[in-house]
Amino acid sequence: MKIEDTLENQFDELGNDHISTSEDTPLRSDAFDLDDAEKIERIRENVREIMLTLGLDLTDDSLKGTPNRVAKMYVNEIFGGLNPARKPKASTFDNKYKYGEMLVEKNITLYSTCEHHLLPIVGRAHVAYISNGTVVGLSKMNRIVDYYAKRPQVQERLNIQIVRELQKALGTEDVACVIDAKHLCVNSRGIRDIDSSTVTAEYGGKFKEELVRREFLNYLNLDTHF
Ligand SMILES: Nc1nc2c(ncn2[C@@H]2O[C@H](COP(=O)(O)OP(=O)(O)OP(=O)(O)O)[C@@H](O)[C@H]2O)c(=O)[nH]1
Ligand SMILES: [Zn+2]
Repeated sequence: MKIEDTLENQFDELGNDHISTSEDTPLRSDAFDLDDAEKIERIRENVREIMLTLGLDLTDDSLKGTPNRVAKMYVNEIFGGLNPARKPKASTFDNKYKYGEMLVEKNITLYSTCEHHLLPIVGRAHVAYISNGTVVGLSKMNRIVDYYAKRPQVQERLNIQIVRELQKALGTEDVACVIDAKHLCVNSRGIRDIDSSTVTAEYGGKFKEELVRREFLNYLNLDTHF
């Protein structure tokens, strides 16, 4: 049985065909059989097919490069985070200065792609941790957000993947992440609610305690503009 069939059956049983229950991005076991150049070539042909089906004239000067442009953008940019080879190295250091309070990296710019419509998700991630002896370079938090954002995503899973990765790098459960993001699939089509945004949160370890969580949330101004 093909792996897609197995996944589909699971979803059917749950009566939910578009929310995966796993915190891992649903990838097939042959996901990396093709290298990036082969993927670009194949996607280019598929995008070309979509455009032709829509009746577009691909000899037009402005359109003729689009299939290749989209294919390169998918593989190297907006879905680049599917490839574990692109995962950022989270350089960690000993906490020599014994800083024992919360560290918050807030207003991290987030661009992702909704996996249901392949439309952009645009927002901010706010990440916090309390060191238990290891500290991570500040920019690595932004890089980890960016890496997991560069996948087809649902916001809930993205939020969890960011926290799990930082917990691993820092060797502590005490990590939290809040994301506030606009989904263009809600804002620009469908219900077309331009003002709504989606807030998700994942609190690990000490962040499950009310006072710690409140301190973190007090540092944030969720009315950030994006
Ligand atoms: N939980 C969750 N849902 C999302 C996310 N991004 C998009 N969605 C929702 O996924 C759902 C897909 O539902 P469908 O009914 O299959 O799609 P649709 O017919 O295009 O639905 P409408 O958007 O209501 O027009 C929509 O309700 C989206 O708003 C996300 O990150 N998390
Ligand atoms: Zn969507």
